[in-house]
Amino acid sequence: MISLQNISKSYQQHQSILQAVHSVSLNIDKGEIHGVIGASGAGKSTLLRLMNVLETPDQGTIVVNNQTLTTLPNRKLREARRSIGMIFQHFNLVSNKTVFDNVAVPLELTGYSKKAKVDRVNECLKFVGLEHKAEQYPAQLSGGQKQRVAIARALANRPAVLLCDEPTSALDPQTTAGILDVLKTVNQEFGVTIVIVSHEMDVVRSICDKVTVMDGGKILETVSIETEPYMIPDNDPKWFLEQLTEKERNSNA
Ligand SMILES: Nc1ncnc2c1ncn2[C@@H]1O[C@H](COP(=O)(O)OP(=O)(O)OP(=O)(O)O)[C@@H](O)[C@H]1O
Repeated sequence: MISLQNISKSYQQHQSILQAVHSVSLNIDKGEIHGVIGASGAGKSTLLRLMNVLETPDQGTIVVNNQTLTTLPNRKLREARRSIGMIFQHFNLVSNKTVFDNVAVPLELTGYSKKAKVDRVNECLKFVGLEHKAEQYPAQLSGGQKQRVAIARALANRPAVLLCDEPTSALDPQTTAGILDVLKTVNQEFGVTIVIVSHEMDVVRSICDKVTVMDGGKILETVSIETEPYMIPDNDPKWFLEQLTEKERNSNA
């Protein structure tokens, strides 16, 4: 479903070049919930933003949902991105639009009739349990409700993939659990492939099938959570990195 082949991304920082992602290859299967963890600055968010080419790679090939995004012309890339939803730590809702209008944003410039648009927005709001908030504004909602609206907006175009950048980092544990339930349902009910960048081990443990560990712009390892649940015993991503010997790091990098 998602295939990254030999992807690199660097940024100009002051006088030097910073290699944020370095020769990364990664395959994520259809229907998987895939976590990405690692220390701050490891390149997790950059990797996620490369998956929908919000960041253009310096080199390499990105294939999502059978489309090679790295070779598509701009118009085709915009179309392809409709099948890739994204949610963020700080929700990124439009503050002067109502909840209904926020969810309707991705449906603009698509072939939806007015009635089909209204139906689809209501359906998505119902799915996240917020149809009664349709006429409110983001400032009137709790953090968890804002993230539910962001999920509804991301689902509006029936995406095949949902990219989540620290989706619960701004939320308390109880609200986090509710959001993870919604994401699990999105995965199970609609078969959406989900990639979650998180520094919270509980998130990875409770929802992910596999987890990729990043360090210094490289992938250290990708492990299956099902088969090795004991590998992440506490709430500290550094723990995982410390378990790998220097030799293992080099051979995996
Ligand atoms: N737009 C940018 N311009 C310049 N440097 C950037 C840009 N985006 C990311 N970087 C740099 O690339 C490196 C990787 O950043 P990235 O945000 O991907 O890491 P991260 O693992 O997601 O970290 P965090 O957990 O702190 O969000 C960092 O050193 C960061 O400063």
